[in-house]
Amino acid sequence: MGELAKPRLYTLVVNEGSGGGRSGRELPKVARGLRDRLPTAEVQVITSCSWTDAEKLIRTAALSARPGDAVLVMGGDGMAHLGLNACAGTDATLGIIPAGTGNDFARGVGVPKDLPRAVDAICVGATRRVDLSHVSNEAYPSRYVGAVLSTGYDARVNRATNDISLRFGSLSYGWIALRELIHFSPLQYRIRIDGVLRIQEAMIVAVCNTGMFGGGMQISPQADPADGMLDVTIVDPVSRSTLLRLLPQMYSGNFARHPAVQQFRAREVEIAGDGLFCMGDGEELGDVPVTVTAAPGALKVFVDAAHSAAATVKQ
Ligand SMILES: Nc1ncnc2c1ncn2[C@@H]1O[C@H](COP(=O)(O)OP(=O)(O)OP(=O)(O)O)[C@@H](O)[C@H]1O
Repeated sequence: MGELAKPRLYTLVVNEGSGGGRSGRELPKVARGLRDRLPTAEVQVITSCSWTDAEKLIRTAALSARPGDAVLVMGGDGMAHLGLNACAGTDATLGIIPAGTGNDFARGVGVPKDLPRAVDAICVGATRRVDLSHVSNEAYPSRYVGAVLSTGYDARVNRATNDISLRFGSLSYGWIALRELIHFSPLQYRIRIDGVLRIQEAMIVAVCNTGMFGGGMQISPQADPADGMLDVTIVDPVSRSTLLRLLPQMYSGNFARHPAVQQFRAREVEIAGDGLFCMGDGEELGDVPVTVTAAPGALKVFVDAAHSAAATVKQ
């Protein structure tokens, strides 16, 4: 007698602390939804106890995935970052249950914001291939970023927000942005965009695959995660008060119209400069020099079927 075909395996790795504990609170409903809607599949739910643990669990699931299996992460951009790094170049399709505070990558590729709808998208099986940014520096010789790699004022605010939220939890991004601005002056950059060298001072240099960071701030309103290209946003030196006025305009995308904001599309970007460091998908990724290369179609991800004509429904 032939071996019975194994059921599809959906491995869900959860950071229960994401989104200020929302992830843990919503987990029972999400797990029940997946099991009810995928009766012929095996749904495994694993709770991670740390970043390192989550990375190991997600990577193991992705490496052992057979075609048709899925690796699901429940949390914010940090968990999505681990998921996309584990799934890129494997047989696993990534599913994101966006239960974090930011969820910028999920939003940028077309994962529904609403948790029951995100579960629904996974169960329906609508998938899409999206690009990633391949990042290489001394700390991370080979890493993918799904949303935005930032290196300037934005990176400093991001790092400070991560540090402080660990201790106090509720201090707002706006307060930290103001505090960082008081001491901030333009940074000296050497940027090579598809081979063309620019030596300049800048407030912000961000390399984007999807267009948002910081929980919905549109650093690159035009970015398309399926165009095979990177989008680079440079904010030239401006006064502190101008930068302060520009920041809220990122929520509408209007900031990109300011004359100090330059945007480029490229396949490869190299960034160097004294004292600069990288934040990717909200996580600290070491110092520059860094090379960022477009990785077209590197990831298969579950999305809202209605979101994109590029989505294909298979089940
Ligand atoms: N069990 C855990 N699994 C994974 N990460 C954890 C865990 N406990 C704490 N962390 C920390 O949580 C952060 C990742 O959280 P995640 O991105 O999932 O949610 P968030 O921070 O609420 O949302 P966002 O990143 O979208 O703002 C990491 O910085 C990591 O160090």
